[in-house]
Amino acid sequence: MIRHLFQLCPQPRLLIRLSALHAVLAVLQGLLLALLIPILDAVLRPQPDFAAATPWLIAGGAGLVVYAALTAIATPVGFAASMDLAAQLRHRAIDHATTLPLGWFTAEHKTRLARTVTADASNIGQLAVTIGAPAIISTLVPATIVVVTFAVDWRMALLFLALAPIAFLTLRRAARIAAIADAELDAAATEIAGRAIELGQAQPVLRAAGHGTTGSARMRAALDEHRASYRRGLRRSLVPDLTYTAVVMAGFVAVLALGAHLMLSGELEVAEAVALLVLAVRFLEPLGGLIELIGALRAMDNAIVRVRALLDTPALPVRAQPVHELADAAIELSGVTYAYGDRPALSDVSFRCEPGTTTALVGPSGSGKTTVTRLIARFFDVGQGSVRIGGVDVRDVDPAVLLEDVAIVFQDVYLFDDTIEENLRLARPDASWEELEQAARAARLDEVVERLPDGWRTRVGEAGAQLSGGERQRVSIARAFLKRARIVLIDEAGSALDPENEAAVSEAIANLTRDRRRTVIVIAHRPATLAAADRVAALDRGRVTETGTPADLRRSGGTFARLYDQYDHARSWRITAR
Ligand SMILES: Nc1ncnc2c1ncn2[C@@H]1O[C@H](COP(=O)(O)OP(=O)(O)OP(=O)(O)O)[C@@H](O)[C@H]1O
Repeated sequence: MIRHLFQLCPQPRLLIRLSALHAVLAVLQGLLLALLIPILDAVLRPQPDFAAATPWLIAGGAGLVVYAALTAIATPVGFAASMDLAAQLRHRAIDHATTLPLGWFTAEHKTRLARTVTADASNIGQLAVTIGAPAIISTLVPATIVVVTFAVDWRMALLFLALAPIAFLTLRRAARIAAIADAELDAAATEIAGRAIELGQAQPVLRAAGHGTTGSARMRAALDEHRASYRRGLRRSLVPDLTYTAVVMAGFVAVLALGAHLMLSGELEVAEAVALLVLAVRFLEPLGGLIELIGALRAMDNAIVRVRALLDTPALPVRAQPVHELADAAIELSGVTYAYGDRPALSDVSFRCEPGTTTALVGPSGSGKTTVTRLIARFFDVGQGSVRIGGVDVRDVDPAVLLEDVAIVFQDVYLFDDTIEENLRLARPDASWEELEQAARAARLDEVVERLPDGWRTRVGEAGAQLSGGERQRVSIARAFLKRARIVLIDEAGSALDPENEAAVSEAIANLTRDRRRTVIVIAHRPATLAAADRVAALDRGRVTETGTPADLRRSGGTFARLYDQYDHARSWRITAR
């Protein structure tokens, strides 16, 4: 565990200094106790010899001063080490998370990441200090006392030595059970965190279903499981904990019995017997305390394992000499196959999109449209085949260059709770006002900004809640303009937009392709977008079934024609229903 802790910590300077300080303190404590032997020997005689005791008392006093000084130093070092360790772990976890494939960020992994960065990092930082220090003392003080005891009476020293492995074995069993209990408790706590996020996000659905105030059954089940794991842990650890305490107590009885025997048989002086008794107490007391530390030590060990699991997750592979410039924005998929685990999503998908064109992806739900866009943006890598941009396999492109050249307009656009200006500047922080306004005009965001009470300085609310879905999409398209991304991947809103937003978003998409260097792929749901596309790729169950111009495909009467009629029918139904 100690090795793992040091491996996790790239700069363990403070941790090493702290551990060394506590090791010195532990040995010093043992040596100070050893001074009792000559002092008691000089004082507990029929004729006390204070002169003989004086040098030892002076040495003891000096030792206590050093001990106090080192303890005073250890406190701020411990605090700094705890904060430093937690900060280093957070940075490592976050830095590593930014290198992971975007496909890794599932709801479960996001909750795990949040817990690693918050709970695990601070627990490791705190426990390494609050538990690490007593753990060092609880092992080094008894070890020093064993050495010292050999100087007084070898039989007592051997008894101490014999007790240590028995205590260690029973402690190990208690530790194993504590580790299992902690892992179960942490899994239950992570489940609660996940359910809490879900509960917040799913409030509209829950309320619509009449569960707004009572909360979800899944949350209650998670809370029940957490309580049950806690009880299970307590029940399981009862016997091993009691066994360990019994071993320590039995050790104490054995020490008393041996001390009494040696004294009664005249083999030990009273002073030596008293000194040994004090040493025995200081030998057994920290051992007894270990049982209380072990649960926390195992909790720290489990937290270390979780942080390591995150850090060991393979990053998106980057070539040693990646391509830094893409000749153009032509996109070509050749024989692309992809599966989520063992669930196939795409099989042998091939099509090409030329710069300056818009390609509409159509197909029934689950046909693989989103997966195609994810692979182009390299959220994850293809199983077989290749995705090429400007003739270069995306796996060979510098990820930063890819991020710069690709803009994604999601169906559900996430905006930060900040001004509309800052939300746009995210795409290019150093953009001038003129560029900002130009991007807004092209995305038809300018008319939204004009309507807002504080114009560009209007805050959009949490996740952009103060803007409608269509308005949020316009912000996202404006970001793509501002970023000067040559590839724009759009997941058009599937749900109904009001006519004004629908027309605005369609015009914004059309504006994107005015730049002949830009390639646009849109997962289309509206007949207007389908009709305006230069080309269409129709997907069904992960395969491309048709490609061609919208007019040709409508005439051919295949999947596209059927879907087009469905969308058109749904639209006219919506209009009539209004
Ligand atoms: N993260 C994921 N993990 C596992 N399976 C997934 C994941 N995302 C998509 N799938 C599965 O892959 C297949 C293709 O999904 P994809 O989202 O690409 O389809 P789609 O055509 O975009 O669907 P929709 O129009 O409903 O958004 C589906 O069977 C889907 O269930």
